[in-house]
Amino acid sequence: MTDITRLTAAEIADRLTRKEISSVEATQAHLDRIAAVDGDVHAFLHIDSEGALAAAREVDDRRSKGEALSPLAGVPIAVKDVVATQGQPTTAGSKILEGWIPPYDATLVSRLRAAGLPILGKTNMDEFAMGSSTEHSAYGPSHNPWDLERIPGGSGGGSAAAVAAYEAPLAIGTDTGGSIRQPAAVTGTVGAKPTYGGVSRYGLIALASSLDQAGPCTRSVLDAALLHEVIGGHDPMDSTSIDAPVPPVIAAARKADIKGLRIGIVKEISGEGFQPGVQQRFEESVQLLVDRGAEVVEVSCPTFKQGLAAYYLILPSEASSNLAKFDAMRYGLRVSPEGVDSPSAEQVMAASRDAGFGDEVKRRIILGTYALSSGYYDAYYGQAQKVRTLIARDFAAAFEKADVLVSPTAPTTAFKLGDKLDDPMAMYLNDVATIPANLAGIPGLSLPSGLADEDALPAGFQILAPATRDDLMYGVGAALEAALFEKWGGPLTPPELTSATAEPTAKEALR
Ligand SMILES: NC(=O)C[C@H](N)C(=O)O
Repeated sequence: MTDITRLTAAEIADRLTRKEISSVEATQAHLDRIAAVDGDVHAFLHIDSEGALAAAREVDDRRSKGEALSPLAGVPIAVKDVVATQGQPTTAGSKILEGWIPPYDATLVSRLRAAGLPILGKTNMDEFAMGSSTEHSAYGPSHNPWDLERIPGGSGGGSAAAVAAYEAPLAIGTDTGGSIRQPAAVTGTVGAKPTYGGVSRYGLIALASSLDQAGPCTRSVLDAALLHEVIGGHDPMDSTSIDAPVPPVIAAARKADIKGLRIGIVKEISGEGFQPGVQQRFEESVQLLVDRGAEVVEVSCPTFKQGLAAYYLILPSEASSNLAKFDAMRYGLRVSPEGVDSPSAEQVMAASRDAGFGDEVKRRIILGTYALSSGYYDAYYGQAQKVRTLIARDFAAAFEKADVLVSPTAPTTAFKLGDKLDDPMAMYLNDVATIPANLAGIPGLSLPSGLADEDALPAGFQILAPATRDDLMYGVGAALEAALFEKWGGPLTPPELTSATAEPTAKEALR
């Protein structure tokens, strides 16, 4: 008997359509896997066995009645805990939202439910999506299935780890500066950030509204395209949502045609500063694309060098404003200041925010309020916005010379838990190659390029495409994946998680 958890979402969907397995079986198999390994991986913050199985029963029922179903109907999925799920806890990895049960679903969650994807639970993340390792989660870090002593990336490390550990065939992530792509890179999985506005942000707990974008975390490029199609498309509830059909991502992934396509290597985000093994796998992957008929050009985007600095002014500015709503008055944690008899509202707010936010969140709120304060606004925030425009111009010029741009996704493979925790700059540098796409609003995809020689850990390959041409990145990604699978004789597989020592720490969701 095949182990259902080892199949891709497309393979599970196929077997469901042919009625070889039921959604209840597929869902139960993944719940069993979570029970067996999540004590070690800690990918989940909440598990909803009952809700997932109920959704699975419903879709099996509809299938048995011969109803027309969505292509992924019955395939279970995990959702990052920054996305609102009605009746299920949603904490964004923060203590300040502990116990909050949203009264509504995010649009993308409604779409998952309508398409019949059972939701297994909510995945761990850095608090409010600030970080590159999940170590800033208020509920403890997730662990990389390739080596449990290493980080699974962040902020969506839980989603990536769940997919890499076969706890879920699909997961939802969000990417503000790399939080889908960098975790994908370090866990040997696939992650796609759609064009800004391609997937509705309604119901995402906002980090930086002009940068946030939700997208798929999977183990194959085709699976990512299939999920993209389910969650993408216009939503009147999000004023920045693109009012146009979803680009033909599935067709592009199936065709995987790159003959004559111009692939641009961005000088500023490869080579120097990248781990040699990561760089080497990147270069070999480019060669594979050339062997399959693509052309390579080198492009230069000089302002990318200022990308990280601009991001760390724009993001904190927006975050400080978005996070102002966590004031202990409407929802979440409320703490009374110690030793004050009848505290004012302001004193309660201050005490609650002090107790409810972690250090990284506080750091960014302080940075953001400073950058926006009168007298400094033009010098910092205004200047960063100008850099953002220049980055968009660099991209526009590069896309004149190349159809897609490529780079390693992250500078290194997974580092050890604790290694960068006390050094914010070192943590921020993980996103040096992914941030420019968020600043310009263009789509990006990461897929595994192999294991680095130094440590035998996964390295990521990033593909960037012009806005609304998400199909191009899926086409190139699928072509490279096919070439790599041919070379390796199949996908990369992490070592077996045999110990299963700990019970899952995630609580069954309160119902
Ligand atoms: N949400 C993201 O994309 C996070 C990015 N790693 C940051 O710390 O801002």
